[in-house]
Amino acid sequence: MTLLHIDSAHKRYGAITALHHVSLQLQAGEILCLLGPSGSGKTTLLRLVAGLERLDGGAMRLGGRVVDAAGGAWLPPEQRQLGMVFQDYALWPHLTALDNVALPLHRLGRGASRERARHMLGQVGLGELAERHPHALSGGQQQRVALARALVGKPRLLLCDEPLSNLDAGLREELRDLIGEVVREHGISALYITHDHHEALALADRVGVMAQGRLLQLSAPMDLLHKPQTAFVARFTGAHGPWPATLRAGRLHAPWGVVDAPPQLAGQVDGGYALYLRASALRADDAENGAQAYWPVRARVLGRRPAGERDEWRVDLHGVQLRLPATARPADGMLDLRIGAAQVFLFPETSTTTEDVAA
Ligand SMILES: Nc1ncnc2c1ncn2[C@@H]1O[C@H](COP(=O)(O)OP(=O)(O)OP(=O)(O)O)[C@@H](O)[C@H]1O
Repeated sequence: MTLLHIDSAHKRYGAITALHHVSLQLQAGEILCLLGPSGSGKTTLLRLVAGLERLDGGAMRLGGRVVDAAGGAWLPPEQRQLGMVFQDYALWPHLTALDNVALPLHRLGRGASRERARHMLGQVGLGELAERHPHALSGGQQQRVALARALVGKPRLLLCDEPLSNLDAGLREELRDLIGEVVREHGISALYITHDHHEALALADRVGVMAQGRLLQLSAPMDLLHKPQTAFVARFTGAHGPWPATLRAGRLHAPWGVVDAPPQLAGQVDGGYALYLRASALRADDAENGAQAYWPVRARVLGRRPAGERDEWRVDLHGVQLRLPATARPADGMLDLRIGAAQVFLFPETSTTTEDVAA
């Protein structure tokens, strides 16, 4: 069942077009992440769904009801049954955690609202700290209070605007998982904005990649990783490149050699392309590669850098720098690797950055 139906949403701020006819549908119970660089229009789309802005073109329906149609119907935010979590927590400083969470339920009366709020705080792991004021809570704890407050009124849709970006790395993962668990447990849908592809891929049922006010691709996380439709999407979700490549008569020519064109390139016409790959397509030379076609390559080691539990090599592979887990040992400053041909992507030669966005 479709909960949110966005049909050709268009939004301008003076001369700037923040959203170019974006359409998407969010299913009931689904977590949909909008991923994109700064200025790509993510917040604008969220604010439109929230009712904090109005459409200049297109329409939005929530639960089958039109909530915004350019120049027509409009439902104010408080009637949309939404919960919201922002980057800056937005808690009332003079209220305890419990009273912050109970506030949206004031109509139930003090006893009932506080009882529900206490239960919700327990669900986000803050039962013990209910009587504390925000200034006596850490950033992560404050965001848990904000999450409890957003969910306590049983919204049909939770809107999250980069809720983790003020938190440390470890805490981000912990809270990301908590948000996923609590949202799914309550059967709520969520529209979640981030510019961190790891966060989006870990949390979402589907991820929409945005750039320059356009929705470039909306896919399940695995499809986004393995079937990026544009070079921009590949790069923004962590692929490396571009390397020049040519397809000719069933053979793929890359800077490091020639192989039979792998199956995922079937149907692509002969010509010049930009080649991209993920670090997972690169294996140390002695690693098991199965039966797939591969290229042996040599990468020049530029340095080693600490990366949490495991160090990484910084390497140059035919003019592109990338980082690899420091498992293999270099010899004479070179790492012997294999590139799995089944895992490379080809895009039209010109689409190296965001030029493909406007296509
Ligand atoms: N109130 C406003 N007035 C004028 N321009 C705006 C306004 N809000 C957003 N914009 C512009 O609209 C475009 C999209 O902005 P938006 O905040 O939606 O992007 P974003 O992807 O959420 O970026 P970020 O990740 O930095 O928050 C940008 O060019 C921005 O400068």
